[in-house]
Amino acid sequence: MKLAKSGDELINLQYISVSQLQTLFDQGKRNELICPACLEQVKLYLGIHEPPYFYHQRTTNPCPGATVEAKSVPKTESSMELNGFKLPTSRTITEEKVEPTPFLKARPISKNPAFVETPSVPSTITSTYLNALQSIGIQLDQEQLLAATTVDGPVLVLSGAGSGKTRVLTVRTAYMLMEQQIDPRSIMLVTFTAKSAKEMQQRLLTYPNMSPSLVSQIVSGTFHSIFYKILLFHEPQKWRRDLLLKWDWEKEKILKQAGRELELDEKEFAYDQALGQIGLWKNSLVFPRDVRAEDDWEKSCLFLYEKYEEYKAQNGYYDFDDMLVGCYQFLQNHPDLLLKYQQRFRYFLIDEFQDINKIQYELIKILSILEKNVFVVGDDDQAIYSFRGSDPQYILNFAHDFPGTKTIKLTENYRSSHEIVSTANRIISRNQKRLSKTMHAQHNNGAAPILFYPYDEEAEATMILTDIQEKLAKGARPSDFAILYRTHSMSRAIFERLAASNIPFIIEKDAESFYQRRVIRGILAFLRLSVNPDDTKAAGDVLSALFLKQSVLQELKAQTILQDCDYIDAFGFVQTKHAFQQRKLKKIPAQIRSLKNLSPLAALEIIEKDLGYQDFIKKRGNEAGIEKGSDDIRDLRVAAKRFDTVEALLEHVDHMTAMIQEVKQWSRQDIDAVQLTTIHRAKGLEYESVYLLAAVDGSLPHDFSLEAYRKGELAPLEEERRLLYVAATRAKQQLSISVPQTRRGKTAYPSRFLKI
Ligand SMILES: Nc1ncnc2c1ncn2[C@@H]1O[C@H](COP(=O)(O)OP(=O)(O)OP(=O)(O)O)[C@@H](O)[C@H]1O
Repeated sequence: MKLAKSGDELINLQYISVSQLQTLFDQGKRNELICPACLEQVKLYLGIHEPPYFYHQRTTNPCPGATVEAKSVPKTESSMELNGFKLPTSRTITEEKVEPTPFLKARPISKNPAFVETPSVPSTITSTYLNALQSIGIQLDQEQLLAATTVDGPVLVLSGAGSGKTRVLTVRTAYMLMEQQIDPRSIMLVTFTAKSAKEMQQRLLTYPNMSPSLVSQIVSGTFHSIFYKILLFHEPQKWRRDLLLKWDWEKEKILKQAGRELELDEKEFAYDQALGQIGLWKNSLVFPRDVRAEDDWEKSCLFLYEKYEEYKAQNGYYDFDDMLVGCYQFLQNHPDLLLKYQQRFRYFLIDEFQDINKIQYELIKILSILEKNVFVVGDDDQAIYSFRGSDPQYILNFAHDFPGTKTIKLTENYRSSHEIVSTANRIISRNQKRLSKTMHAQHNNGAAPILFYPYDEEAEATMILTDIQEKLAKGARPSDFAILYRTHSMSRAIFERLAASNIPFIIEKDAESFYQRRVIRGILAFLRLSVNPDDTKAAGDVLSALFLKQSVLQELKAQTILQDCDYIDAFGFVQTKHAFQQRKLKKIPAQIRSLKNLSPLAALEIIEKDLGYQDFIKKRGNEAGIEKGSDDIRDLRVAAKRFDTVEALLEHVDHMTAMIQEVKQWSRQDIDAVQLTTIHRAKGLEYESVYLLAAVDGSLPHDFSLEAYRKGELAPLEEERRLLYVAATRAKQQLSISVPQTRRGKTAYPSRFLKI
């Protein structure tokens, strides 16, 4: 049904602009829409696979109005008869001056080559143990078998997504132990996360005749855990656990202390980004003396790096990065011990090799020098951690650095349907720097990936939620679904939609609430102060945005007592040496006070323009991270659109901030839940159905990579394409890619990666 009434207005979806759908959807949820024929409440359907329509909640006695053809209702008439129903059409909300933007139907990705069935060739296995594995359902194809049984010498396994590298690693380990009787203590098995090391051990224990004592003797874990154990064994005092700087806040505290010497403002300088930069240098074995700082930002980071290292050395502290660098230096300084380890570790098995960084590579190189039995598995198309110092060059150059390397390609994809695999192949084939391989799907049970076109982030979230609800009703489980995004802040709308539903969902443990982001907290502080003029915290939080020092808070407090006024009026009494600032301060009370009576959007505009928040964001200058403050504010405007009052918005913000803590608790439990995650964190995982948010230029590829591309740098853009490839290949059966028509309030353009 295309017709509904909202108050006196007749709404005809035929003429409605796509931008109004979310508002109508919300009105339907608030029971504000009625059927013009039977006057019962109706709601708006806003999903992926069908264009929007109104529907009655009741299922019996269908309303005859549902059959009224929307086309037959003209745009402007005061009243008309249809099928015996009198429809008041006094005014439709479709009377727009400009032509309404129509709803775009979802479409499947077309032109994938037809599926050619090539059943994986059953391998001729001569190993008794592998035969036993096969008999319990753990088959290997020819290439997997070769990878599992080529034990000596350097081996590079280039494995496409979903091609069974985890299976190969575990079977190979079992083969080495059981068939070749290799001493487990001589095997080092390195995984990307502690979780995958554990999973591999558990999987091994399900294999025939595998004893826990044998498995536990393998040296397995992440690079950090393995090399930390070595340090702890030789220098237990120096590497005591209580000396580890575990948390970012601890490290940032040290940086902030050092930053005072440079007069870096605590609230303005991006210390978290500086910490990332220091880690990047360290993992690339670039010490302070090696840094050639190129701009002010790098100069500040270098200064902090020196001070940070000094502080740790003086106080005996160390951080995670020191574990690897420390172990490398320790082994270099103790050639006798290095030789012992070289003699002990005779076999190296390294997973996710595409994401290895310099220090990790060097450690493996020095330890494997005697026998070079180094088995690495990776997919250069899934290298997505360059911001942590990982470099796909190591996988690209492996055969060169380890002469005699046998290269094995695993290209059969056992995870995803043919349409998904073909789409992913077509996407990644556009990358120039890659070792060529084309995946081939083993099955064809799944539809073509879908592109759908919501108006904005809000409608995107609604459409996904509707789709999940439909599939759950048909028997799917919450854990069948993952919603993937480029950066955390993009998850705001879908988080809010899921939080308001009864669908269980989980989010990564380090996800922060969108409203807790520095820039957002700063702008919301103005709104909070407006609503509660006695809010000391809010008064303190607006100071830096007004270019006032934190010490002004004391003066404000004093003025509230002396003048018997609230914090808002106290701004008018603050004395500064600059006439222009004094004039500005005099205007502040009226401006802040006005905010609470405005719509949230109008209030935000006053804060940005009249109260100078826009200037503040710009002057904050080095927005070294990939997310910019100005983008956060555009995101906030999209969120604020749904609220009529500032108070309602703040109430929502507080609710959502509390909610994220609660959801993080759920995430610790093993529950059947929809997964919200960044693409980075989804690596190695698989789901029946995957939704990818905002496949538009600026988001994926991210703006920073487009900027780099304009300056002639291709690598960041290619890494973004790999992210899309990783996202697409997480899906087993269904892949739904959202291409919103607007993003952050501006027209958005489909991701250039989708032009395949
Ligand atoms: N020879 C095989 N026959 C049948 N199924 C297989 C075979 N090899 C692997 N699989 C299945 O294929 C799926 C993907 O395997 P796995 O997770 O090991 O892939 P992967 O290469 O680690 O993927 P990615 O790199 O994309 O994370 C798993 O469900 C696994 O059980």
